[in-house]
Amino acid sequence: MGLNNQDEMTMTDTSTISLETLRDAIDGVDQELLHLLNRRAQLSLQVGEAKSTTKGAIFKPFREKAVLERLSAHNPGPLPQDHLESIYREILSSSRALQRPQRVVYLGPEGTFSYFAGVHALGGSAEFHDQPTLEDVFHAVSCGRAELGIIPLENSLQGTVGQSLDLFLMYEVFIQAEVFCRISHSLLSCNGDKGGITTVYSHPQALQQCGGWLRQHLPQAKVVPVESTAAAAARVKNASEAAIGHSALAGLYQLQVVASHIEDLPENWTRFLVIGRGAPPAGNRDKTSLLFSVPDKPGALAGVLNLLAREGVNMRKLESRPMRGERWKYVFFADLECDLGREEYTQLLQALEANCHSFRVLGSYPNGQALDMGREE
Ligand SMILES: O=C(O)C(=O)C[C@]1(C(=O)O)C=C[C@@H](O)C=C1
Repeated sequence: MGLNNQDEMTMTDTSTISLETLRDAIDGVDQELLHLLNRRAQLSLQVGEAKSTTKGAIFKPFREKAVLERLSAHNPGPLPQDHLESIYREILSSSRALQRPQRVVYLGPEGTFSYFAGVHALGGSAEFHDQPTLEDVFHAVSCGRAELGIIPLENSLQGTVGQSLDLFLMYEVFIQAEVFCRISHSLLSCNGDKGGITTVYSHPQALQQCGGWLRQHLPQAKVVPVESTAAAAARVKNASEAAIGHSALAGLYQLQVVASHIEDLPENWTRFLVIGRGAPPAGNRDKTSLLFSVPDKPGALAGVLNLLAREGVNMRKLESRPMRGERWKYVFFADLECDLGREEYTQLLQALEANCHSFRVLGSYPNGQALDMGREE
């Protein structure tokens, strides 16, 4: 029995249809998908040509968010929402790479949580290049050696990554997008066997986050802090050694997972930022991040906060950092719930600039997706 367009979606009694017929139907759908994917790729190339005349950025996170939201709203199922998102993550990744290869830098080596956050956020068609330090990531983006960079900004258990804020003060880069990743740790070894493990390597934070599990399951093991979870995996050479990190390190370093989800507190989220060289143009973005300092006088900070309050702008984060090279002076990092580049905020922007000692908009961008890096893929 053959399947035509009308009945292919309404097959209720699949028991009467042979496997061969169903596979023929899938082949037909795949053929259509192939045609449509190529049509989409062709259109994307045309968009890329239009962008090349204006030398505009290829990555348009706000447009991508709109594409995903529209599709999610119209998804009749049975395709689950997270599958749709994974498929489109790769379609959009391919689309960007077709327009122009996207060189993305992150704090390496390959297999750090920054690396996996980058792959989750930008898909597998981007070219990922590891950097030895976070400063190298900022430097590569600011001088144009890389189109985009991935940096960790804050962790729900450990707080802000102070170095990332400091580097925003030193380098002219802008936030393009954010992504929230749930961090989950696995214990990895050469043979997947817990017995015989006497040494466990990992980044100090990961070791701390898995302290309870280690005390309970490997109380005798020596715990050795190293520079990153990926460096820990690279060190494991025999059955007496193990590393703690992302479960996918197993594939990258030819290891096996001994135990997964070994963190003591499951609600462990890191907010990563995608940074680029240009400031995203004003639009309808959800958030704006700022760096500012205020004059040394009573009420200076209150004055800034009042300006925002008067305009009904909600502040989602406010953090102070010591100003490098200036003793007991501070700079503030703030997240606002608005697109400060919009015309309606012109006066507010001017008033903020006038009330601050220094003032810099780090970028306006869409609210980030929450990605569960602990989910088995
Ligand atoms: O709309 C654009 O600007 C595109 O380049 C197209 C497209 C897409 O494939 O849908 C690709 C990359 C951008 O990040 C956003 C969307």
